[in-house]
Amino acid sequence: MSDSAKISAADPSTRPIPVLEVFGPTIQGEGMSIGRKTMFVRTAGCDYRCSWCDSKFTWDGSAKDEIRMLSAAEIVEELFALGGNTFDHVTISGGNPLLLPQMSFLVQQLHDHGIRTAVETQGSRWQDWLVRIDEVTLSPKPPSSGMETDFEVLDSIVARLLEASGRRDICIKIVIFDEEDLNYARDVHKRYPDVPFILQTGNPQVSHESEDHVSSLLHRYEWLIDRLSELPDLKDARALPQLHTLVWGNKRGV
Ligand SMILES: C[S@@+](CC[C@H](N)C(=O)[O-])C[C@H]1O[C@@H](n2cnc3c(N)ncnc32)[C@H](O)[C@@H]1O
Ligand SMILES: Nc1nc2[nH]cc(C(=O)O)c2c(=O)[nH]1
Ligand code: SF4
Ligand SMILES: [Mg+2]
Repeated sequence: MSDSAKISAADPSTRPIPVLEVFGPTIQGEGMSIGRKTMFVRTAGCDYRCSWCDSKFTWDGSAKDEIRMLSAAEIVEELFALGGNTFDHVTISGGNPLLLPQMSFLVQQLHDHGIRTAVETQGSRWQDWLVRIDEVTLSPKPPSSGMETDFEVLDSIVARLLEASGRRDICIKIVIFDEEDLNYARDVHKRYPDVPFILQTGNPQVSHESEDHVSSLLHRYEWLIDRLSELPDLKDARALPQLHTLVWGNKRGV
C-alpha cells in the first residue's frame, strides 16, 4: 500500500477525489442560478453515457491523463488560488459527483469557509451529503439521450430532499431536443409538481462547432419558448438556454 493510501485509510477526510477541472470565477450558465458568479469543480466518472453529453471527456477515457486525485483540502486550496477573495459560491459537476461519498468532506470544508454550494446531477444516485448542498439541480435524461430513467430511484431522491430538514433550493432541469423529450419532461413535471421546473435548450454540436452555432442555438431556444407558451400543463415552468455556450461555445473551463 502506498503512503497516501495508508493515510486515506486512516483518515477518511483525506480520501482523494478524482478531479478533471477546477475553474472560475465564471457564471453559472444554466438553471435556477443562471448568471450567478461561481467557481466549478468537475469530477471524473459517470454512470450514464448520454449521446449528446457535452462533457464526454469525464467518462470516455479521452482525458484520463488529466484526472488528478485530490483531497478536499487540496481542492479548496486550488479554488482560493484561482479565485482569491472574489467568490462565495462553488458548483460541483461532473461526470456524476454523486458517485463519490468522499465529496462530503469537500462540502463540509466549503461551508466552513462560508461558501455556498451547488451540485449538478442526473438523479441516478444518492449520497447523504446531498442534503447539505444549498442548490441541488436534478437533471433526469430524456429519450434523445439514449438513457432510461429509474423512476424508483428518482422518486426516493426527490422525497428525501423534500423531507430533509434545513433550507435548500432544488430544481429539475431537463434538456430538450425534440417533441419526444418534451413529452418526457411533461410527465416528469406531473410526477413532481412541487419542484421548480426548467426546460433547457439542447446543444447538438458538442464536438465540432459550425460558424452559425449561436444563431442555431438561439433558434432552438425560440422553438422551446414557442412550445412552452402553448402547453397548459407547463404554466409554471421556465425555458432557458445554456448562457456559457452562447458566450464561449464548447470551450472547456468556462
Ligand atoms: C455535463 S452534466 C454533468 C452533471 C450530471 N451528470 C448531469 O447530467 O446532470 C451538466 C449539465 O449539462 C447538461 N448537458 C449535457 N450535455 C448537454 C447538451 N449537449 N446540451 C444541453 N445541455 C447539456 C446536462 O443535462 C446537465 O444538466
Ligand atoms: N459556465 C458554466 N455553467 C455551467 N452550468 C453547468 C455546467 C456543467 O457542465 O455542469 C456548466 C459549465 O460547464 N460552465
Ligand atoms: S449524465 Fe451528465 S455527465 Fe453523464 S453522460 Fe449524461 S450529461 Fe454527461
Ligand atoms: Mg457543461
